[in-house]
Amino acid sequence: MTRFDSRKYRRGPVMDLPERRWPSRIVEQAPIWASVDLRDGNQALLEPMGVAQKRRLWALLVKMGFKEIEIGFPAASQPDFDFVRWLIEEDKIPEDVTVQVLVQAREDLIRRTFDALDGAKRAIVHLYNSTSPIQRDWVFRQDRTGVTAIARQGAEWVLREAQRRPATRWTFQYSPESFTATEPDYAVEVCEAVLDVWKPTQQRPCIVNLPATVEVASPNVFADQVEYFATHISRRDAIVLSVHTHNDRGGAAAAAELALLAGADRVEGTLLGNGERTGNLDIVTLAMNLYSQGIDPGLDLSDPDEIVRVVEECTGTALHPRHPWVGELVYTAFSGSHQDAIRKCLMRQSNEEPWQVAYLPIDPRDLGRSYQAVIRVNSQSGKGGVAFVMERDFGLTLPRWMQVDLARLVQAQSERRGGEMDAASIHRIFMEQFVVDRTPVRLLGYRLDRNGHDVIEARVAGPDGEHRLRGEGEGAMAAFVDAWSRWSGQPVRILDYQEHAIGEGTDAEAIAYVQLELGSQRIAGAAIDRDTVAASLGAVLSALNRGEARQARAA
Ligand SMILES: CC(=O)SCCNC(=O)CCNC(=O)[C@H](O)C(C)(C)COP(=O)(O)OP(=O)(O)OC[C@H]1O[C@@H](n2cnc3c(N)ncnc32)[C@H](O)[C@@H]1OP(=O)(O)O
Ligand SMILES: CC(C)C(=O)C(=O)O
Ligand SMILES: [Mg+2]
Repeated sequence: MTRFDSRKYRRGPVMDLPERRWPSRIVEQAPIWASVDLRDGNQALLEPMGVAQKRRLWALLVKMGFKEIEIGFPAASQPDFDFVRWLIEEDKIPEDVTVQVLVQAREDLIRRTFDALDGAKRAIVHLYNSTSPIQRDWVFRQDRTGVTAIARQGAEWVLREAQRRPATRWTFQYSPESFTATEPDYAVEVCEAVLDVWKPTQQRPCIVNLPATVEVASPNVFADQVEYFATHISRRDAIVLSVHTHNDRGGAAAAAELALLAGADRVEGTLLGNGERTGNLDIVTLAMNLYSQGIDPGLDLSDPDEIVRVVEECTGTALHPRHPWVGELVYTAFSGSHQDAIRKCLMRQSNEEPWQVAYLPIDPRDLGRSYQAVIRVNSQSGKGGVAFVMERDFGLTLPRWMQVDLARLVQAQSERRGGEMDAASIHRIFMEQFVVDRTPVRLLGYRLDRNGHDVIEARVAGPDGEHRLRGEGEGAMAAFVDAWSRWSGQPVRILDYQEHAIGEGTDAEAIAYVQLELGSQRIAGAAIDRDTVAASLGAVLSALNRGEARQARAA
């Protein structure tokens, strides 16, 4: 075998489940969410959280609406133990929140875990031991019967300690760790042994949590494993079926989603997916997946920037800008065709209708993002993006032909500079190229006689001094173009003209855009003025000046 050689590996588990039902189901409601940030997330950190960071993350989780929160492995470390004591002694656990703690099936650890929970009103004690063949053979050096005995014994210790503290409302949870690599019939068998000890009822259910401790197959296989379990475990109505996925193959969210179809009621995960190796299921992703399908996730995700900030600070891990739903760039389009489609869809999207905008699966404003970030312009962008920026940031609705001209100029500059063109730079190009009243010819004033047929007398300043022009036509612009043609001896034709107010109110300025045919060339210009006629004449003059300049360059 060479160094990079796939023959070193074997296929992961496959399931033969011809009666599977999950593929034809749909998710209709949010699961019970359980955060394991303060335990699984914490145990993955180079530097585990201190009490101050745990308090900060705890406050965020409560604020977001989590009702079940795994707060640590109190028998494993003093900070974990102290954090549990702080929550209980300082009465920090809201009435509708239940804390959860993890422990191995070891008597001393279980005793210490219950010591940590002393005085709690409610708590979930989460017992686990690994069950896969590798772990049975190499970690525990036990066969199936031996590992079942470890689990049963652990369950008995948990029950005994709980019975010693009847004032607390206990919920028991069991995880056959490495479930995805465990034979499905044995996973059922070991859980049955634990449930035989705990004797859950519909009124007092236990949680059975099926972990993809390591993700070893595609999400459909996990769904099969969960459906197999759900349909083979006895007392199904006395258990809350939970899943806990990891992201080794990048499928944690997909696996959890399919597991919901397969019968899971509850999902464990972390905010933004912090966790062992490639991380745990990202609850934000899964919850937003539901939200985007019109399902209330039951968690407050309306301020993702706060979630990102707190998680980054507590875990010391920066979020990727393309992280699903909440990354900095996930609602930003740079490419021309995307920008064009977004702009067109946003123009017709109303608040009353379901959201339907190409390339934007949700309205970014739901997450506190503005449309500011939606379209950003670089050399990959086209006229749609440029037009969007001009409209959004400067209230200028450019006609299509002017979008084309401006986009070409913006792209050329972006290619020269490399990188993004911000809104101010785009606006500067527009003003410099199309609007600024520049030499050689400027409009000094005009007089318009509008008795049916328009007659204009205009004063213009050229390089060789002041000139008086006279012309006539239907409308001020036509009259001015006529005056110019007579004066310069060059035929000019108006191809298109548009104008609109910039902003609102009586003192709002107007912008006029015009496209002219000057000899064999088409040339655009624009002008801004409080007076709409002056704006339109200015736009014509601006176009003419551009045309002259272009002709001079060509000569
Ligand atoms: C998939 C998961 O996330 S599981 C959670 C994992 N999280 C953690 O481990 C974080 C906290 N853990 C710790 O700090 C430590 O492991 C402690 C303090 C709990 C225990 O430390 P130590 O006693 O030094 O033991 P260590 O973890 O090395 O123990 C391994 C022993 O426990 C046994 N063991 C491991 N897991 C379990 C379990 N769930 N139930 C029963 N026995 C177990 C192993 O077989 C091994 O036994 P051996 O000593 O007879 O070979
Ligand atoms: C303890 C268990 C649930 C776990 O974290 C895992 O298997 O990944
Ligand atoms: Mg885990």
